[in-house]
Amino acid sequence: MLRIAVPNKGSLSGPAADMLHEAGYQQRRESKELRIVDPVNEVEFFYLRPRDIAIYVASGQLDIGITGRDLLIDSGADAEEILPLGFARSTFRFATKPGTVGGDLADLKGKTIATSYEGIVAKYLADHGIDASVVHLDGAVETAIQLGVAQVIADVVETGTSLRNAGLEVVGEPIMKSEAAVIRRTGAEPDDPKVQQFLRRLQGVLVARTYVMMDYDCRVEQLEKAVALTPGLESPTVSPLHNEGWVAVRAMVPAREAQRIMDDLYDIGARAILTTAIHACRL
Ligand SMILES: Nc1ncnc2c1ncn2[C@@H]1O[C@H](COP(=O)(O)OP(=O)(O)OP(=O)(O)O)[C@@H](O)[C@H]1O
Ligand SMILES: O=P(O)(O)OC[C@H]1O[C@H](OP(=O)(O)OP(=O)(O)O)[C@H](O)[C@@H]1O
Ligand SMILES: [Mg+2]
Repeated sequence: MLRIAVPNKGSLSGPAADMLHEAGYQQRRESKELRIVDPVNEVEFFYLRPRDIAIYVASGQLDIGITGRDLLIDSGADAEEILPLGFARSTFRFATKPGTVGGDLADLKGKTIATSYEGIVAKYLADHGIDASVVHLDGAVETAIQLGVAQVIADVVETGTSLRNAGLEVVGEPIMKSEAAVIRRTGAEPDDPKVQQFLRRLQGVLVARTYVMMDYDCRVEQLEKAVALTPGLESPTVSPLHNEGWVAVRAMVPAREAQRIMDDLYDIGARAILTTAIHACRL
């Protein structure tokens, strides 16, 4: 049975459970459940604190886990990312009150930096030869500056609303970009068929979320131009129509570009252009 760590709380837990559900896995019915077994798919899910997941996976007791890239790196655990999942996207940045430091990261020298991600910050400072002190706080670190606990913070930034509300501005370039990812122990058996099947299912969800199926009819003379607009993942399916001189074309296209592609196809004479959602797939 495959043993998988899933976030039990916070920004990662809802989207992770949704993705697993879409991939056909049973998920817990109520938030107090810490472990469930999905007997049909032969998977055991452990609902753990996102911050602890890399540590469990690195210990070898659990085969894989879903956590944030920033949490994985912060933990320093012996685990590696094997599939980025596209949700909980954020950047990790330094921020402070305007005027506290110049735009240069060297100005952090001698400052006190509050963060919940001590591992990332300490490594960054060491790598850049900056001598500063780090104060660990559990969360809501934006307030640390107002209350005088630190002059600088290092925290997760998504929309920037929390920083703006606290009257803070970012300093320097992002320390890192993060998103949710599947992780496994460094050096774990790379071809474990159960893990490979799990990854294929999640990849199927990612593709179903980002692509749509497009169908249209066009004249044979327009086919080459039309196919250039809809190359598909490998090659589009082209079928003859009963009316001579016309063909039907079917190809996957990126959902974000679907409307533009439909306009372009129409302009070159394609008609009966339809898009339909993909519910699941294996590529
Ligand atoms: N506002 C946000 N937007 C996108 N990702 C976020 C946001 N806040 C946290 N994350 C991501 O969520 C993960 C942290 O999850 P964690 O559950 O520890 O904290 P949280 O989501 O802030 O929840 P809480 O602080 O309520 O416990 C990290 O990977 C982080 O990058
Ligand atoms: O840029 P934004 O869109 O505002 O998002 C970033 C904020 O979201 C998270 O906070 P959360 O609400 O999880 O509280 P926390 O600080 O206690 O973790 C994170 O720690 C930032 O504070
Ligand atoms: Mg938080």
